[in-house]
Amino acid sequence: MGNPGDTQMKLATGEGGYVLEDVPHLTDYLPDLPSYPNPLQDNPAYSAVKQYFVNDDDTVTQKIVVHKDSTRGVHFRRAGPRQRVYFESDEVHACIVTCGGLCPGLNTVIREIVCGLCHMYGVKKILGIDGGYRGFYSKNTVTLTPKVVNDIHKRGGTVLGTSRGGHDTSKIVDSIQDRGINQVYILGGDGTQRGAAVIFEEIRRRGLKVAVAGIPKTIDNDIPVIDKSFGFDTAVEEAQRAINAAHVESLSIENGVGLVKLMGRYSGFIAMYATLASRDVDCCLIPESPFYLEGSGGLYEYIEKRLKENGHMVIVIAEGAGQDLVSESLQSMDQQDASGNKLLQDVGLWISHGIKDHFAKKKMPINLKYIDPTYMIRAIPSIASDNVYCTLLAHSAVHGAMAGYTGFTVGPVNGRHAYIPFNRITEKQNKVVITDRMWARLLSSTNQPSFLNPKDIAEAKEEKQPATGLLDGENCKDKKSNTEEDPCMV
Ligand SMILES: Nc1ncnc2c1ncn2[C@@H]1O[C@H](COP(=O)(O)OP(=O)(O)OP(=O)(O)O)[C@@H](O)[C@H]1O
Ligand SMILES: O=P(O)(O)OC[C@H]1O[C@](O)(CO)[C@@H](O)[C@@H]1O
Ligand SMILES: [Mg+2]
Repeated sequence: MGNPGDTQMKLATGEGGYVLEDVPHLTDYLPDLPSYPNPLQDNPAYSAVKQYFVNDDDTVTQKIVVHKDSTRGVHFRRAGPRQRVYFESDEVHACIVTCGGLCPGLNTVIREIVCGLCHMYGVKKILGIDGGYRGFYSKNTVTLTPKVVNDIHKRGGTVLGTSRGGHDTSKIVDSIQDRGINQVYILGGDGTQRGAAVIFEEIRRRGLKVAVAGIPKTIDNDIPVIDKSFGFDTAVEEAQRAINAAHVESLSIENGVGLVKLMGRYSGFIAMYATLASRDVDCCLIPESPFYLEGSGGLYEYIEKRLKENGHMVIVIAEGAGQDLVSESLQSMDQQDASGNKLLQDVGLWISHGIKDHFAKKKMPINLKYIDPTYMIRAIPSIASDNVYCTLLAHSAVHGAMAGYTGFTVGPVNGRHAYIPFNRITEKQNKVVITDRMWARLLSSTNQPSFLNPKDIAEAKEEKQPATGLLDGENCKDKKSNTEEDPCMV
């Protein structure tokens, strides 16, 4: 598998420390490509829009909290329709592929790429690749038209199917070339975007007129730079149903403990936001915040205290929380899925047994109900706000590809859609920063212990990480160096 981090960045600088981290354009390696007027200018729905076309020089700033003496900093190219396009409508042969885990909204993005291409640009030839990247060389394709995709946004999952593992870059590009595809829309998480980056590199190496556009997907909301990933709000909303059930169950029995496990392999955003939204949760455990079970200040002591005070409690645990404790106690071997992602032990079951055993030994009867809605929060159709967001993502990708941009991913940066180089979203991973105000808000809403001693707090502050628009502080963890950037606090 490739290493897109090696790709050379396309940088431009300006006055006052202005930096544009630009995305490639087909004309970078095909300088004689002809351009055409954008057909949108004759489209009755769009022709009335004032200043519909984006100025080619428009850029979006990464940092919006500034000081008097701040430099202008990093910018990305603004997404949107351009005056001139580099494809004629009847020349376009597009394909769409979905990879990695499911996420609410995948079908909406597929639908809106198809409808956007067709209704805005008059494109007729669009293929769906079946079953993720490996579908390029081992499976059939489906023809996508507005009629075929008309209702798919009302369904969960992806009508195209998805997979993990299996990325043979040259076979994929051979397939693209053999089928005469010239626009490739790739929906998926960090692994998928790494794959997209190497596909783009191979296409550029072969000098093909093929635009590669990535649409970032992750239910965990751990993709950096962009404000938020699609489907996240839907997942948090659906998680409320599980938390409500846990609350009702725990309320109805003596010493009731409701335990809910939510997704979040390395980042606890779903658990944190679901907890903050619910207000019925007494303890939220996430991968970023280490905890311990026994002794003073530990989880068991807190559970006992809450039960004595209230007679019931609700705990939310992210799947990646406490993995060190689970591995230690089960002495398990590291296992990986087909894409090389670490396979986690079921922390929910493990901690349920731990809590039950602890209170049985103490002869304090408790009633624990464990709810695991893991796949229920991601296998559902997206809510209305995510549907609108998915539409904008799809349209931004279509406008970018039609305008000849390539090797880019798309997403909102401080509320404005931008074209972002692949390596900017694959080199880091967003994490909840436990020294930020959002986590403090959570601690103050649940009243749970922080499980940290002063030494841990000092270390956590040292590790403080950079921001996205979603949270108060900067929260992207640079996997390589943990480098700190300026925090921006509400
Ligand atoms: N380093 C890599 N280089 C090239 N291709 C990759 C790389 N990592 C993953 N891929 C490809 O991307 C696909 C999806 O990757 P993965 O299973 O890690 O899911 P993901 O896109 O990260 O989504 P999720 O949010 O579910 O983790 C894989 O099937 C594989 O083909
Ligand atoms: O069971 P699957 O389909 O591999 O997906 C599970 C993983 O996908 C994610 O949703 C996204 O990476 C994780 O939170 C979770 O661990
Ligand atoms: Mg991933």
